[in-house]
Amino acid sequence: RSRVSLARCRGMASSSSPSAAAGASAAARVGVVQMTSVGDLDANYATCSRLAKEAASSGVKFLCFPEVFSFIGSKDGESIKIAEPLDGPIMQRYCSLAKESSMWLSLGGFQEKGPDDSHQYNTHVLIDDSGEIRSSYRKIHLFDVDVPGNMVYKESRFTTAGDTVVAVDSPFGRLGLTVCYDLRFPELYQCLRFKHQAQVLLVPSAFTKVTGEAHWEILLRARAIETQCYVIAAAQAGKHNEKRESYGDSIIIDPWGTVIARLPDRLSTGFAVADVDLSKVEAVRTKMPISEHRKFDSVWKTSSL
Ligand SMILES: O=C(O)CNC(=O)[C@H](CS)NC(=O)CCC(=O)C(=O)O
Repeated sequence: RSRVSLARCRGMASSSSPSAAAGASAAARVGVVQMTSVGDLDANYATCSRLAKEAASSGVKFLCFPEVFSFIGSKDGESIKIAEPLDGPIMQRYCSLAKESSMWLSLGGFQEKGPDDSHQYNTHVLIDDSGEIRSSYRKIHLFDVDVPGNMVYKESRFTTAGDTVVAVDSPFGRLGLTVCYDLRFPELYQCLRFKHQAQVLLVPSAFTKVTGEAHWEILLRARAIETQCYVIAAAQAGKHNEKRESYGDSIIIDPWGTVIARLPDRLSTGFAVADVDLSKVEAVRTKMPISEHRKFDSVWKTSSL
């Protein structure tokens, strides 16, 4: 299902072999979830748990959930009340789920207890297959946006932004952790690729219907192409409550920019799978060595106003 055709690159003037780079592991099966979270921690956990078990039995080793997987409030400030530290009972349950299903989990957009009682962090948590939290990333770019169609979001009202870029090694390559609106800031992804050597970019999201229809796929494919990384983007989909609806289309993209798995917007709950093969990352990068062609730093410094 997910074999990218190297023949596509072969037409280009280059002599080096596209075969696997030294050390790259065999392909690993990954899954991307789509779901419609609601304002009920137990109901969302039940959905996540069911999907994790199904995915595990179809050979998935790494399952990626969307932003606000565990809870989505219907009223302002509701999520502040359920926010917890990463060692609290909500995350503990998901750690157990990872261990029971022997799978790594990417849990994007957890309401982590913030620096004071009126703020949370929007945190992407990575759990390994023994149930240990390996890494966490606090969303840097907050969604303070007036969406066409009269929806006004002000994420910064209850959320404190993170300030640290996070990449972490895993059996599925070096993962770059991001969340949702971060997707619109390519400099974060450039930093993940060229400074932190990411090979797989994770973008758990709850995009709005309007902005998702207009921008979602093209932004994700652009990030994959310009970083030569796999991109795994789990999406919330459908109506969460009377006021809020998300744009589905959970997607996995290979480092050539080809969509290798996806779930349509109309499908509210499920997962799609693909094989992440790190030798493909190396093959694309060898054929088109953009890391050697970058001139940004010097051009930026010398450019005049
Ligand atoms: O507030 C919550 O419940 C969780 N956070 C979110 O859903 C966030 C902030 S409101 N949503 C986005 O970043 C959408 C971005 C988007 O749609 C775009 O960039 O177009």
